[in-house]
Amino acid sequence: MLAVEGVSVAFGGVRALDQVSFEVGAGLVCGVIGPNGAGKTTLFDVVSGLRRPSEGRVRLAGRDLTGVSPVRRARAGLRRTFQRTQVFGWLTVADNVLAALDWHGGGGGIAADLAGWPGRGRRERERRERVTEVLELCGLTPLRDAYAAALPVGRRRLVELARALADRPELLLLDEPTSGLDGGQTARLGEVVRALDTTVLLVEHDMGFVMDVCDRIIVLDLGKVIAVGTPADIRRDPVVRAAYLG
Ligand SMILES: Nc1ncnc2c1ncn2[C@@H]1O[C@H](COP(=O)(O)OP(=O)(O)OP(=O)(O)O)[C@@H](O)[C@H]1O
Repeated sequence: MLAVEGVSVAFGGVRALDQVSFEVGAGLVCGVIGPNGAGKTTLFDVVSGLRRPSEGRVRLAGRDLTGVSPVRRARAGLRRTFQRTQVFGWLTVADNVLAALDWHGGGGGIAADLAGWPGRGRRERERRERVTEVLELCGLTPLRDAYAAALPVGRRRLVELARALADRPELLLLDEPTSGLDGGQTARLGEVVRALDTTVLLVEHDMGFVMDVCDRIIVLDLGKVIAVGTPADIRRDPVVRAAYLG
């Protein structure tokens, strides 16, 4: 599904990423961890297209995305959430998700509206059904008519997740999804992420969350991959312990 192949990024003399390679299989949740300055954010920026690597390639479902802009990556099925939640506070939860879907447009523009173009009603119904489905998936059904601005940060994070999932992305990138959340909110988010069948790559400092939610973990240190494995593998890896404990 996602393949990162020999990716390097240098900032002056600092090699933020040094020949980083790994793959994430379809439907798996993969966490990227590592000490401060390990290169996690840089890796995320390379995968989402905000930064072009000096060497190496990024492929999604076999397609080479290395030189492709973030917008065109989004069209190829890649979605990213940010540390600061990005939801429309003045819209309801349901309308937030609907707005994420509306990007496809109803087709035909104003002329089609006037002519009542066949198929338009059906597509509108399908969109609303998808909203209901995604809200259910994210545990937001009881809040569908609430204004997003009125929600606590944990719920807003779920609304953002719902927006990112609306179009059935191929790959979802979650940047520090638990930042600002309390224990209960983190646990709820973990349940939702675990239940997804979407391929997920996440960067996260909360080790408990990573161990709980991820199928695979990649450990970076000083721009290099020092370990890849299941949470159990990573927990007992002596190299990882050494990197974290100094
Ligand atoms: N724009 C930049 N210009 C110069 N150096 C940078 C830049 N961005 C990152 N770096 C350096 O690259 C290295 C990797 O940084 P990066 O932010 O990717 O690490 P990180 O693992 O995300 O760290 P943290 O956990 O602190 O967010 C660090 O040494 C950092 O100082």
